[in-house]
Amino acid sequence: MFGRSVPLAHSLLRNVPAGVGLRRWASTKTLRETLQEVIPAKQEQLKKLKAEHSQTVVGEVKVENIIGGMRGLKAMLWEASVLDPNEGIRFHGLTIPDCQKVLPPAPGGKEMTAESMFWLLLTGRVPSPNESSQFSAELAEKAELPAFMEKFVDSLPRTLHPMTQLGMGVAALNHDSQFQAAYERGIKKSEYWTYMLEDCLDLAAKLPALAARIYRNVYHPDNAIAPVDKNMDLVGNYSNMLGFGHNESLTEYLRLYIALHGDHEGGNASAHTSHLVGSTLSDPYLSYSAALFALAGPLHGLANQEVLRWQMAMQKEIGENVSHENIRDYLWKTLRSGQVVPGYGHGVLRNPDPRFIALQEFCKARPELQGSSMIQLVQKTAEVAPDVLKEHGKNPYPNVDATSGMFLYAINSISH
Ligand SMILES: CC(=O)SCCNC(=O)CCNC(=O)[C@H](O)C(C)(C)COP(=O)(O)OP(=O)(O)OC[C@H]1O[C@@H](n2cnc3c(N)ncnc32)[C@H](O)[C@@H]1OP(=O)(O)O
Ligand SMILES: O=C([O-])CC(=O)C(=O)O
Repeated sequence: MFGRSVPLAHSLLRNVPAGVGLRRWASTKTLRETLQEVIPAKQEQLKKLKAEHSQTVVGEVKVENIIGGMRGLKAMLWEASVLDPNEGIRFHGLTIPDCQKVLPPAPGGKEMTAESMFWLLLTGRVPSPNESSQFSAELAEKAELPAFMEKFVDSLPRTLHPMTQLGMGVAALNHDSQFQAAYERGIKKSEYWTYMLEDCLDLAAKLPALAARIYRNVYHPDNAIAPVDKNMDLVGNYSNMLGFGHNESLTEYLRLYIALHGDHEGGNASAHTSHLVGSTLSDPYLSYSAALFALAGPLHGLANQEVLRWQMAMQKEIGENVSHENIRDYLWKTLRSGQVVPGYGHGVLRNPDPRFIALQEFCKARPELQGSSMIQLVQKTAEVAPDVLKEHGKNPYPNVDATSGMFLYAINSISH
């Protein structure tokens, strides 16, 4: 993991973005129009920060920071989210429960949509339900993959890890990068962001079709993929294209899952990578693809697959009726063999991850999921692991990956 970021503009200028936490019910602006309002003020804020504070010292560098790959240093500017070691993530000042209250859900749903979180992260403002649904409609218009992409994805071997396929697919989408084309034509620096934004929107719009196609090719190669429904939100379409139709539990879970993974401050490996690559003016497809490859490591995003493998191996060894004592023994066996316990510990967090808590609460509120032996195993493991890890001298708390992938596994078993 890398150094962490600091919301410098907030802490030094004490300027909280206007409108955070307020849902302006009547507003009907597009995302572009909202950003056109927000960006000039941000540019001014940055100018002021440079002019007034360029020489301000924000910390000291110790040898442990250097050995730790910048860990613990306040070393980058980040606006959209702040990660407090004890409290966890806030998105423009809002906790996950705050976001669940104020960010608009999809029609008929309760969970915030991925689109409304995306809007909040980009603008610092809570979209109105109207803005959010207009935004969903705009993304649905751009959601189809170009024909060359379908051919390309279908040509990849089923045995290639889906995450590798996703990174390759995202990078290949840069074939149609508006930023790259505009840069070659020659544009002013002040116009970069408009083309970058178009690429970001196009990428976000196409991710469901791309990820669903990879999933289909790897796991259900004989199934047809549902076409994009222009009246659905991003995740509604994703769930449908994955082959789960309108499975309410899965769709709502994925809405929450994707929204609460929207940002985790700037120092984690994937966010840091995308910004590093983007700083060379590589277009958003290339930057995001690089981020995916950072995320693909077992200490980062792949940990949720590792959790699944580890919990399944535990169940295979111990059987279905697992006691707390059995889990304790299995944890010690893992630790004594020199391996990490996947889903536990974190580069920054020193308390249970609020994303873990939100996903667990989602499961607990759904009786149909409580029958799953895998979901029960995750819950029981979380009751035992912290004490064992503490005794072993490790950071003992569950992170989001301790539960996120297990639910997907459980719902897949229930639905198929
Ligand atoms: C979305 C996400 O990416 S969340 C993270 C997902 N990753 C995992 O769940 C994998 C398991 N966890 C880990 O490996 C670690 O906790 C990490 C990679 C997340 C953070 O690691 P660090 O920043 O080194 O954390 P920390 O400073 O608390 O670690 C101190 C020591 O405890 C070890 N440790 C931390 N967590 C664990 C764990 N779950 N099991 C065993 N050992 C652990 C570290 O490897 C490190 O060992 P070292 O001193 O020999 O290098
Ligand atoms: O923040 C981190 O170091 C890792 C993480 O939880 C994430 O990126 O979601």
